[in-house]
Amino acid sequence: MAEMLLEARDLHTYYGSSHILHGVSFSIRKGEALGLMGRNGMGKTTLIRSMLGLVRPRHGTVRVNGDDMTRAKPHRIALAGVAYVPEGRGIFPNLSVRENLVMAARAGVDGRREWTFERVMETFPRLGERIDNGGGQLSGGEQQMLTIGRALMTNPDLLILDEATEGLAPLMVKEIWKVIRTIRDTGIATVVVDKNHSAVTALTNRSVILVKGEVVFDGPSEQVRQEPALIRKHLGV
Ligand SMILES: Nc1ncnc2c1ncn2[C@@H]1O[C@H](COP(=O)(O)OP(=O)(O)OP(=O)(O)O)[C@@H](O)[C@H]1O
Repeated sequence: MAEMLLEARDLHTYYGSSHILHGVSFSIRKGEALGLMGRNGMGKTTLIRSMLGLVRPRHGTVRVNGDDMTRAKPHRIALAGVAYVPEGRGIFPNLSVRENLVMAARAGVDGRREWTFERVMETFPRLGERIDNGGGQLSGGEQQMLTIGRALMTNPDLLILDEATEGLAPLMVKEIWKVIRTIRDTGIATVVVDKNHSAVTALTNRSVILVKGEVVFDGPSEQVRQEPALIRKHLGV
């Protein structure tokens, strides 16, 4: 049996009376790299938030490593090995880069400690140069690196990145993609949400496309690359 890390079935999520997710099922296996795509407002962030306990789906189930987490609090899901890099980042601006990283450190679910402070420093030499600066003094790109570094310090099995390159300078965007590739290659399963479809499909094995809160495609990223009509129809502006 393939090892399912995260599995959501038939999620229906509302904000007030707005019905946002209309029966979304989503799964990711150990070590898989998955692109989650869709135009603005199609429900990508809502799907992620529904799976991480940040918003409660009205219907449906969420399992992490086979355990029912449908009503679990976000910290329980994090402790089960799921790290989240939200849109807009999440660092402590008043703490130094070092403090931001060290306070996030913990062993993975099976006791793994592959991602140490030293390894994060090797992966993000730029953060090393700013180690004693306050988080709030960093550029947008450096803050994004720090957010990803913090997520790695928890030694996750799954890393979810929501618009990690949004609003960053081109050089920084390139660096972030490089880092995501490195992370993928270490075997951490990754879910990547990004508007750059060719970068997403080049990096991932599987793609899921959402349109108006429904999954309209779930298949090989290779297929999305080879069928521009798919992109035009579901992702074109
Ligand atoms: N807190 C909220 N309250 C009410 N409506 C919301 C809230 N957050 C999102 N929405 C609405 O839910 C729908 C889905 O939003 P969501 O952020 O999940 O989309 P998305 O696919 O992630 O898009 P984007 O790329 O713009 O972030 C949108 O119509 C949005 O306006």
